[in-house]
Amino acid sequence: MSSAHKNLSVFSTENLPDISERRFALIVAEWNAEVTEALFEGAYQTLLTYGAKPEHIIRANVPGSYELSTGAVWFAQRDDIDAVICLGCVIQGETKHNDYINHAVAQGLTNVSLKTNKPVIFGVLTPNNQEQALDRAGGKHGNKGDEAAMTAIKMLGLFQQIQNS
Ligand SMILES: Nc1c(NC[C@H](O)[C@H](O)[C@H](O)CO)[nH]c(=O)[nH]c1=O
Ligand SMILES: CC(=O)[C@@H](O)COP(=O)(O)O
Repeated sequence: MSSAHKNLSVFSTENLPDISERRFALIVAEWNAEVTEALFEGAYQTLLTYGAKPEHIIRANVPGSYELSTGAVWFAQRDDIDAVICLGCVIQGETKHNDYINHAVAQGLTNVSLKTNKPVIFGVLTPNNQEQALDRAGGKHGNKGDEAAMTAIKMLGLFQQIQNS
């Protein structure tokens, strides 16, 4: 289902875990900063809205989305980080460069999550143009940052549920 038919900022909030003592790393790609800053604001505010403490949220920048995987593993292997949320925007250019970045980041973040046994969230927009990006960074289709933060919260809840079962 495309974002045009499922708003990125609309999700169920039932049975969420207590995240008041959970610690989050928010890694933000500097490319397309107008978009990634909006993603960060969405993710940050969503974490606060659902119970995270500001002092438990660390933000770090990386040059581009390709570097998100490296930044993610540096944080995810820390004992004082429970989840990593990676935010970027890779806009289609004239060449296939965006395809290589997108596939590398998607696979890289999956690998980091499996290696560290922690939620590592793919909050990366892969639009065809700037308009599609802005539509998903607080525009008509919601905010991918909201979705990424809520995904991290729900994955922490699932992990806790499994550990306690
Ligand atoms: N074109 C975009 C990039 N390109 C930069 C790469 O992510 C990377 O930093 C570079 O190839 C050096 O390793 N990054 C984005 O996040 N968004 C783009 O649209
Ligand atoms: C995703 C990119 O790196 C892209 O913006 C680069 O543009 P181009 O493919 O025109 O070189």
